[in-house]
Amino acid sequence: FSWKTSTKTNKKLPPGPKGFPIFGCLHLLGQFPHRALHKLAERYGPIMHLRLGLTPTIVVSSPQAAELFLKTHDLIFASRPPLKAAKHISYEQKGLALSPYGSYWRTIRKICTLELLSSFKINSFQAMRKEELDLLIASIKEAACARCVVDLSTKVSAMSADMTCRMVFGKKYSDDEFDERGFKTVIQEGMELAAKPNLGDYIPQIAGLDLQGLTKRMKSVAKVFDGFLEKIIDEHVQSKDENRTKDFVDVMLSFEGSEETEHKIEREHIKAIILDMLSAAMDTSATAVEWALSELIKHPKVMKKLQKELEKIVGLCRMVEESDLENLEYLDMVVKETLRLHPVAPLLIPHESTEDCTVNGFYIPKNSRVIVNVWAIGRDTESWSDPEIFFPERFVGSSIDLRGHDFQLLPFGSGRRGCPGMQLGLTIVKQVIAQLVHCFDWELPGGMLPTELDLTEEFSLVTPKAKHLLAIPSYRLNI
Ligand code: HEM
Repeated sequence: FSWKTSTKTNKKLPPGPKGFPIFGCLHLLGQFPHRALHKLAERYGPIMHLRLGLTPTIVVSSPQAAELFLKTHDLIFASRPPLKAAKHISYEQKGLALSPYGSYWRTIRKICTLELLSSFKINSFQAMRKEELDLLIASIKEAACARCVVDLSTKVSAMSADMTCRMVFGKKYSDDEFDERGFKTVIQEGMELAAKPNLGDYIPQIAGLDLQGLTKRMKSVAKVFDGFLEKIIDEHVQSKDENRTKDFVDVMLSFEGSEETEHKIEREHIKAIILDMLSAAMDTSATAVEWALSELIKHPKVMKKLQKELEKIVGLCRMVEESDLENLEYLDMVVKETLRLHPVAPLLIPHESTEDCTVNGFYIPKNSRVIVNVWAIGRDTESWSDPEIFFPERFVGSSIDLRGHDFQLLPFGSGRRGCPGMQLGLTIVKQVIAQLVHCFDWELPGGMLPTELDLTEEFSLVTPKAKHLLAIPSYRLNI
């Protein structure tokens, strides 16, 4: 194994805990790997080496180190490991997010960036986003009239699922059209299976035994997805309506069998990419909104200040429009601060090195897994004062933004593998937060004080609040 070779030839690996034979440091990850790795990095440093099973793993935990891996040596670290989830759920790594670096990935990344996630395409769905958000606001308005408690986590997540389905498939699907378990449940099960540490990924020699039963479950979920995607693609192929806005399935189908791309795009590739778009868009935006609202409810002064900004820019006689977003500076700060403290993907998606290299004097063997702990980076004491405090004003007069150029704030990653859906994600997140805060005042149920709101998280591919956010709305507009 490469870690053995490196000790033999005296190449200096980054420091890190030693771990047990075979299992390495898997036992150290615990329930919250981003927190456990943050603690370890405080001891071993911002570039740390540990073995997870038999896999050499590098953990990156400071802005300077992140810049080395995601900018200076980006090309070497732009691949993805061959995870079992990518094999079983993502059609043998044919999706964008989990495919290894190479010409296939470059081909589909270009298609996705230019054809699915361009500003033009995003704008073409603006009216649809408004319809879905209006439906959410109307249902919360009813709850406000009745002074009912609203499960904001569930409502925002359902709205995000509907928006995503309409953008990707062209229509919403009711739960029972998908599987008896329901649409969201099956998608979530897929995400959960992809996020669960799979022993077979770390100790490939025992993968066939499927000791945790994950492969069996992944195959079963993949079968449900496949049946559903086949049905949708067939519906699109048969559809005669030429005038509707082209959804993601239509766009991808226009590439099927085409000789124009470097790689021929077949049905399997289309299904993998569509599934990726669905899972990448659905829970990310909803989780970011859930965290922002939780922090706003926990910090009533910040909430008031944001409402004041909205009153000034939008006024109380109309709802927020997407075109208002560029004028809402404090909202921008609230979103940055939320994603600093609660990055939706705290460890990004794992990267993998494609050749041996030296970073900062440390030897990094080929095929190392690279984990960038953006959760820890958002708490880096050299970059952020009082990092645990939610304080959007820290961004006043600061040029730090979220787009991956400022390595102390990387909720969308950076470099070749950075999130291609950032513009869409930020538009949805900002618009939904703005509308919910502009239209309603929020109060916690059962006389709970804002300081008592529990912000414990649940670790998965995206990391939401462990307990749903429940709150009582009261309507505040004059329309
Ligand atoms: C608030 C919303 C979002 C957040 C916080 C977010 C965050 C991220 C992060 C952290 C990564 C991994 C970067 C890395 O591994 O270095 C990623 C990758 C990705 N995101 Fe997003 N994302 C969001 C919304 C979206 C949306 C709306 C889409 C598309 C519809 C999308 C599509 C993707 C894809 C396809 C990748 C994989 C890119 C690749 O491997 O080449 N994301 N995102």
